Amino acid sequence: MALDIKICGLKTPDTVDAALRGGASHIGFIFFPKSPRNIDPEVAGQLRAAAQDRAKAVAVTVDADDAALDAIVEAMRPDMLQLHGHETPERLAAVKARHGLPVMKAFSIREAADLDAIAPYKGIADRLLFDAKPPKGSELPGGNGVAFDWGVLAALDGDVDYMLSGGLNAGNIAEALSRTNAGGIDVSSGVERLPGEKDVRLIEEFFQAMRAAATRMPGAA
Ligand SMILES: O=C(O)c1ccccc1NCC(=O)[C@H](O)[C@H](O)COP(=O)(O)O
Repeated sequence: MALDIKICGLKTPDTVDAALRGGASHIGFIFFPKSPRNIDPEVAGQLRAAAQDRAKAVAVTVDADDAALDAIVEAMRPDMLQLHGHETPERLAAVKARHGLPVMKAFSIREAADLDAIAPYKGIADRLLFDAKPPKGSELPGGNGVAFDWGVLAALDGDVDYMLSGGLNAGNIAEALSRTNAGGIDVSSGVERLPGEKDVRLIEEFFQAMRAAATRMPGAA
């Protein structure tokens, strides 16, 4: 199965283009005012429209209410919603029913016990995303550029499909892929020159590192 690659927190046409050229399967847009990656839904709509169908557009929200989600969906027309707060399984089901879109649920992971949180979402979440817990004092539930101990994922059942995120970059992606069974990976800070400022060269270097890592993976031609 081909690995999904999500470049998250995009804000500009040149960095969306770099993500698409590199081969991103997903492009993510952040709707969280405290984030340096926060974007206006109309602008995200223009960027996603320019990307056409070359990648799935993901709207990332944090405990958003119906009115906020309605406005984002209306303006941006995402292919998927990523819920990155404390949304319950019931809330996920309600969001899916209201918008008719697949939903990815993010989970903060530090230790194997944190994986217990995923069970109630089985059959409801269309995809799981495993991220690091925010460092002390951070106001962001994601996009903190910190990794967690990937070894804890060994406790997962083999059939759990997930996206791996948290502190990934060109320097550690090979190790991340070799130590996990991630079906997808998600990167944000690792392709930024400053918080919230994606860098075309860093995006290109990330994809180069991905390709190099993929050729070293078992089963690669
Ligand atoms: O990126 C943000 O600013 C953000 C803010 C609020 C909720 C979620 C956020 N990001 C979600 C993502 O999917 C990030 O790509 C993920 O957390 C990985 O980020 P990083 O560790 O910076 O690569």
